[in-house]
Amino acid sequence: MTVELVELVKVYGNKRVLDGVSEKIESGEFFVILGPSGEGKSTLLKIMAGIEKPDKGKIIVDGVDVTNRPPEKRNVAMVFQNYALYPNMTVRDNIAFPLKMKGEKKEEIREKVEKVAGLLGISEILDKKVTKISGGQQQRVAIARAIVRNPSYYLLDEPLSNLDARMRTVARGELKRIQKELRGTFIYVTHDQKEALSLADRVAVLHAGKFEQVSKPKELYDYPRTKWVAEFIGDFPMNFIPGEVLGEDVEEIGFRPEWVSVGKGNLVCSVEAVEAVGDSRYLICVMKGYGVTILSDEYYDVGDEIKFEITQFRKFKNGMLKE
Ligand SMILES: Nc1ncnc2c1ncn2[C@@H]1O[C@H](COP(=O)(O)OP(=O)(O)OP(=O)(O)O)[C@@H](O)[C@H]1O
Repeated sequence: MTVELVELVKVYGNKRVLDGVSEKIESGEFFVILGPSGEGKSTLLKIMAGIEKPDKGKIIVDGVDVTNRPPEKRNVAMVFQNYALYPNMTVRDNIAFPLKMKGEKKEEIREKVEKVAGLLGISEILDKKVTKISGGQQQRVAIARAIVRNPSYYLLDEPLSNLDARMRTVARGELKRIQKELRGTFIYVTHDQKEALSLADRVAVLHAGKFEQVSKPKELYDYPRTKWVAEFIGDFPMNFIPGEVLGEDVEEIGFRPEWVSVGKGNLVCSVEAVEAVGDSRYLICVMKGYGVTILSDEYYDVGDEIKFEITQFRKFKNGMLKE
C-alpha cells in the first residue's frame, strides 16, 4: 500500500513541530524517518497511526483519505519502543490476541500464529509465558503480534532500542528480511543514522518541521543537500572549510574524513587528538586554523604534522549543496 503525507502541520502550544511534511511512500518500501531527539518523529508516526490528529494536511493510503479515521479503522500495525505484552499470557496468546478480538475462527488463528512465529523464529517458545523469555524474544513477540493481522502498512518507532548493540545488528538484518518476505510498506523512525542507512530503501531526514532531504542512503551520505544534513550523517560530521583555503571559487568546501589520501599531497595539518575505530584512526587535526577530521590507516600521534590531499569534495553555498 502507498502512504502519502500531504502538507502535514502539527502545533503544540507555540511550537510548530511539523511544518508542512509531504512525501509519497511507495508500496513495499522500507522508509526510514531520521532525526535528532525532539524533532517530531514520533508525532509524525502517531499521526500516521491515527493516535494524533494533524492541525493541517492529509494522510492518503492507497488513494483513500484516512486522516480522520481512528487507528482501529486503518488496518495499521504499530510497534513502539515500549511495547507492552500481556505478562500473564503465553507467547501464543499474545500473538493471537488481535485476531481473537476480531472474532476469527480458532483454526485460522492457530495457522496464522504459527506462520508468523516461523517467520520470526519464535516457534519453539510459543507456549512459554512472556515473562520467561529474553528481551530480544519479547521484541519479536511484539513484532509478531503487530504483523499477524496482515496490515496495510507498518509503523515502527525505534523498536530495537531496548536491545544491546550486538543484538540490534542481528535484529536489523532480520527485520529487513521480514519486510522483504511480507512485501510490506514499513515506516520506521529512528535517531540512529547508522540504523537508518543500513535499513532504509529511502531515508527522510526530519529537521525544523520538514523533510530536509529524502534520498537513498548512499546519496544521502555522498550528496547531502544541506550542511546540516552533512554534519548530522556520518560517524564524524563532514568537514567544512572556506573554498579559498583550497583555491576554489566557492563559499565552502565539504569533505568526509575518508575522502582523503594521507601521507602525500600538499596540504598539511597537525594532529590534536586521535580516535581509533577498528583498524582505522580518526585524526582530529588543525589545518590553517580550521579543524578537520581525517581518516588514516597509518598510526599517527598527537603533535604529528601530516601531509594529505583531498580526493573528493562537495561545494556549498549558503548552507546548501551547490551542484
Ligand atoms: N502531546 C504533546 N503535547 C505537547 N508537546 C508535545 C506532545 N508530544 C510531543 N510534544 C513535543 O513535540 C516535540 C516533538 O516530540 P516527538 O516525541 O515527536 O519528537 P521525537 O523526534 O520523536 O523525539 P524522540 O526521538 O526523543 O522521541 C517535542 O518538543 C515534544 O516535547
